[in-house]
Amino acid sequence: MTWPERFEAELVRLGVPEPRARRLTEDTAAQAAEHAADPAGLFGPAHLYARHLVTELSAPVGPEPPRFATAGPVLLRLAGVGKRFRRRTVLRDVDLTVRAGQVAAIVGANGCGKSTLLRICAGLTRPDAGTVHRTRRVGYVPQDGGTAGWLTADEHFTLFGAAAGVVPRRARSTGTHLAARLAWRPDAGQRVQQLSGGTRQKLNLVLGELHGPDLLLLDEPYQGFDQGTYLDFWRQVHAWRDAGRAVVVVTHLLHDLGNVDHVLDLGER
Ligand SMILES: Nc1ncnc2c1ncn2[C@@H]1O[C@H](COP(=O)(O)OP(=O)(O)OP(=O)(O)O)[C@@H](O)[C@H]1O
Repeated sequence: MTWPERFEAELVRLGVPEPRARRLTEDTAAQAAEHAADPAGLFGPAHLYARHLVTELSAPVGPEPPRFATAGPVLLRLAGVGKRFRRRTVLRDVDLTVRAGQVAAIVGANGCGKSTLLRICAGLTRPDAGTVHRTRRVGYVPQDGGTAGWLTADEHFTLFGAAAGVVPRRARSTGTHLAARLAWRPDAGQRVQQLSGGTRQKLNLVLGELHGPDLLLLDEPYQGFDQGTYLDFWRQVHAWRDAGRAVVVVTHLLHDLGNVDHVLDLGER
């Protein structure tokens, strides 16, 4: 059996539907060809890489991936959170609990403190009151991104992967697969400053997920997305949820709210 045949057979054995397993195998072969490497050298043993992909990409393990019937463990809990900037109180007595397998939206008027609250969730801003408990593996996607214009997407995968202890080849292959889920195929020679705003936003999303976090914190993550990518984005959020992850999305789009389990409305400014 060749490496691609073993890889595809293992994906199918793990429950990935055959057409999807075939597409993943073709994608993987194309990546190996792009790197002028044989797949075994680039990805390691076929069965292990197939298992890694199924886990990392939350690939469906059956035709109907199960929704978490009952809520899983708490991955984020805020109690009585408050925040002031100088004399101005931005957040007062905010409670939020998000469990594995749930999606929460944070909504409210411009300037009411949505991004501040998400930064508190991520541990980047310290609250003045209340408590925050979060799982250790957190992926945070800021509104304005955290990318460097002079680096390529692949270099970002390597850099962010290294920060999370992922070896470069694995980081690049995971990044490429996650990008494909948003219908994006990164161009090896293209710097981030040459990408469109929507594509840069796809990169931000991929970087937030690269290390396989349990909790994803997304600050208006779809800016610049066209309609198709916007739908791909929500499909991806639901795949994370169905794989038992928790997602918190800051949004101002009311029609997003049909896609979520909880809405935290911070109200007027
Ligand atoms: N580091 C900071 N220092 C001082 N004020 C700040 C700081 N960060 C945010 N603010 C203020 O806190 C308020 C809330 O800001 P935040 O960005 O959290 O609001 P938001 O609800 O996300 O807004 P938008 O919908 O416009 O994105 C704003 O008035 C903002 O100017």
